Amino acid sequence: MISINKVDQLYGGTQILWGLDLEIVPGSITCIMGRNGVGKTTLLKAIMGLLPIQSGEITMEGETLNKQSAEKRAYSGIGYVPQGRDIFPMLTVEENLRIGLPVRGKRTKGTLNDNPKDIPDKIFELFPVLKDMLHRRGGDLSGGQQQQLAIGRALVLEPKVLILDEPNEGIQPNIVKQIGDVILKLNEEEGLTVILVEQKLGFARRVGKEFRLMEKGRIVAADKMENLNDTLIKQYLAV
Ligand SMILES: Nc1ncnc2c1ncn2[C@@H]1O[C@H](COP(=O)(O)OP(=O)(O)OP(=O)(O)O)[C@@H](O)[C@H]1O
Repeated sequence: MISINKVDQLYGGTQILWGLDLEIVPGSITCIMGRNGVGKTTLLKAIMGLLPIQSGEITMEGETLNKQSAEKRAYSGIGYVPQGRDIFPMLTVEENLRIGLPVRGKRTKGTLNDNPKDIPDKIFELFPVLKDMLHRRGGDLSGGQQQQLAIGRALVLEPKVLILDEPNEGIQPNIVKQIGDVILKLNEEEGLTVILVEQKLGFARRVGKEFRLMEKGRIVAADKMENLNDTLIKQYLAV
């Protein structure tokens, strides 16, 4: 599905990712974990094309993404929910959701049952609060509601892969639970592949099927989530 081969990335003169290799299993939920500053967000941005890489290759379904813009990667079926949500605060919930529709129309070429010009009903079934708040400005929503909006906006594209960067940061527990339920539902019912940067161990264990641990810009451990043991936690996650 997504393969990352020997990727190096630098900010100015400082190297952040070091020959990073990562294989994302199709239909899995992979948690990328590691202490602050190990390069998790940088890795996601490199996959999305929001940061240039120095060397190496990123492929999706065998096709190289290296030269593709972030927009083109969205067309290829990668949905991205950045850290800090990044919704448009002055636009309404509906306008925020509509932003993805032109991409959706082009991507799906009329293969969907519903009109590609409409926001899919599925978004409101997953996040009913977005229907209730449709005409409110994004900036007036609570942090948790904004996160649901950011996920809804990424799902409008009907992505094959959904990438989420710490979706639960600063969010109240009942919404964290709902977000986890949505991720599991999309994965189990539609086979959506999910890549998740997650610091909260409990959430990672509940939702993740695979883990990849990072340290100093490299993947240092990779296994099924049930094998994330205390030794690994102590070595790579405990602060
Ligand atoms: N725009 C930037 N310019 C220069 N250095 C940066 C920039 N963004 C991040 N860095 C540095 O790159 C390193 C990796 O940052 P990154 O945000 O990828 O880590 P992270 O594992 O996601 O951390 P966190 O859990 O704190 O979000 C850090 O040392 C950070 O200071």
